[in-house]
Amino acid sequence: MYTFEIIVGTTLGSAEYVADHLAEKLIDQGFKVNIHLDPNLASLPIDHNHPWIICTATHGAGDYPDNIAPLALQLQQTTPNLSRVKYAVIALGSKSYDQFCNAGHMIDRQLAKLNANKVSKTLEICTLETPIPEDAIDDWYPEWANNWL
Ligand SMILES: Cc1cc2nc3c(=O)[nH]c(=O)nc-3n(C[C@H](O)[C@H](O)[C@H](O)COP(=O)(O)O)c2cc1C
Repeated sequence: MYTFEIIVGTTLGSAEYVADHLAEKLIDQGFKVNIHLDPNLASLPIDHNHPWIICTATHGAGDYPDNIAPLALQLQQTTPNLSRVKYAVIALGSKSYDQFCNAGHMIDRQLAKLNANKVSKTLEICTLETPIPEDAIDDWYPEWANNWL
């Protein structure tokens, strides 16, 4: 049975609400969940049974939120072998910006480069189109869970 490691990148809180909403659904299905609001490589298991779900907003001009930037830097500097890690990406952003959901796409590329295994297509949530981003999780979760869990 999986224990999910949900890694949150947020400045204003929306990505945390999305992570909490997803965690409730996973827990309802009997999984364990750890939510990382201050994500750090040392506290993230590198293990088949601990899939990582990166749930991150984009800030600045296509940048990482401050709380997840240190993890991205650690990954870049220490280049761990993540071949035992399964992961999914949930990217929040707004299509009013040029670099839509760029932080989610950057971490996705970084994890793939470190041999982590992506289990599903990135879910992009545009907060202009979906003002309550948790609603996007309600739409996405059943098929995602059905295909993968
Ligand atoms: C100052 C600022 C810069 C932003 N820059 C981007 C961006 O470059 N690309 C993007 O897709 N969204 C951008 N956004 C939109 C946020 O990613 C979006 O509102 C997200 O839901 C915020 O999530 P959070 O509440 O978890 O921080 C920006 C928002 C703000 C306030």
